[in-house]
Amino acid sequence: MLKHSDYMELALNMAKATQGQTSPNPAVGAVVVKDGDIVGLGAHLKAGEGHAEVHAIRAAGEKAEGADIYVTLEPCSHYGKTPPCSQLIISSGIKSVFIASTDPNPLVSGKGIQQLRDAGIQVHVGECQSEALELNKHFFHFIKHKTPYVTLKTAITLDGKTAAPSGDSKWITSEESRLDVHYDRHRHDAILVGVNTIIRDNPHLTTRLPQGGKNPIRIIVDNHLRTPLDANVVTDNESKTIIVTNESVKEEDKIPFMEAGCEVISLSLSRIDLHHLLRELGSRSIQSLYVEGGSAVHGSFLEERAFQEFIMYMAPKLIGGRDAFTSFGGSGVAAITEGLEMNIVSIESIGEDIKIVAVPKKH
Ligand SMILES: Nc1c(/N=C/[C@H](O)[C@H](O)[C@H](O)COP(=O)(O)O)[nH]c(=O)[nH]c1=O
Repeated sequence: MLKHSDYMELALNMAKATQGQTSPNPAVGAVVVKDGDIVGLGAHLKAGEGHAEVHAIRAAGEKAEGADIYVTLEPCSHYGKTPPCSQLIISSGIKSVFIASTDPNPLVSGKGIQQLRDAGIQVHVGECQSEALELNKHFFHFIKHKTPYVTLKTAITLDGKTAAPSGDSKWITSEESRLDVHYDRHRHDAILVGVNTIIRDNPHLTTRLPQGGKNPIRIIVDNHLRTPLDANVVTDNESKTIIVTNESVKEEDKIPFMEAGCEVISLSLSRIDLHHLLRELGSRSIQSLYVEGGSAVHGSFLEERAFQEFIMYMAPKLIGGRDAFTSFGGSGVAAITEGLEMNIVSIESIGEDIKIVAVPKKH
């Protein structure tokens, strides 16, 4: 017989394993327990397919009668692509439900719980809640703001440079760190870089993990359409590429990119308005955006305070260079007191590097 938290951890681990493949739905796991035995397991595997509870209760069969179910997100109560899970739980004879996090959608939040309680089922909310909220932070943010959760990522040397003055940056961080980056590419719906990164690095911006992984949609911020036509992101057909320009770009100049399969959107007259861009991406159900720089782009996201998380990989190298690139460009603040206060939420070592994750302080 395990503790309640052990069963919820198991459900959370199944949900963690599906991160990146369920968007635009959240990652959800469910475990059915009867008299101390695990009799059913399930996770939501793909948008439009069965929810975690459906898989777990189907696996339990008759044993669901009088059992407990542990689920990482409040069971749905509305008829979506599948019948509501709250009804399925009621008809299966389950006697108590443990829920880690309630549904963030104000239209449905609490309704599933109420239906279960009205049917005489015991409902316990909050088991491993913080882990469940962290797991679906992209989804929760998107439901609330209708714009993507933005993660800025940089890779720097011990003396704070992202590239040598020559522009060379291969490689600053270790294989292990760069592999870690690809897990995050898989978990984000879209990836964004500025055109200078395209010109300098000619990246693919694809997810290259040993076991595969989902390629994010590639967003290139390129005011004056300077992306080379032979760039990998234009020619490799590995993933959708959207080039964001300002409205001064002539329509005929967009045609070769559109013929190559790219989408070119013009969002504003001068510098790209990031909040406008994020609303545009949100309208395309892009729930999470991974921004790999460069410094001008990071500088804009910082100035606009338009991000939720900052990941820094620091490598044990010193390269010097007054003119070497750093993580954040832009005009910067005049006084330190105007700087953005952050909370460091984790520090870990990866290979020979360290990885620091920080989030803006909530005031
Ligand atoms: N130079 C480094 C990075 N450089 C990141 C660049 O912005 C660009 O994404 C790279 O060229 C990756 O290309 P591709 O998309 O994998 O083909 N990022 C890192 O994490 N470490 C480094 O050392």
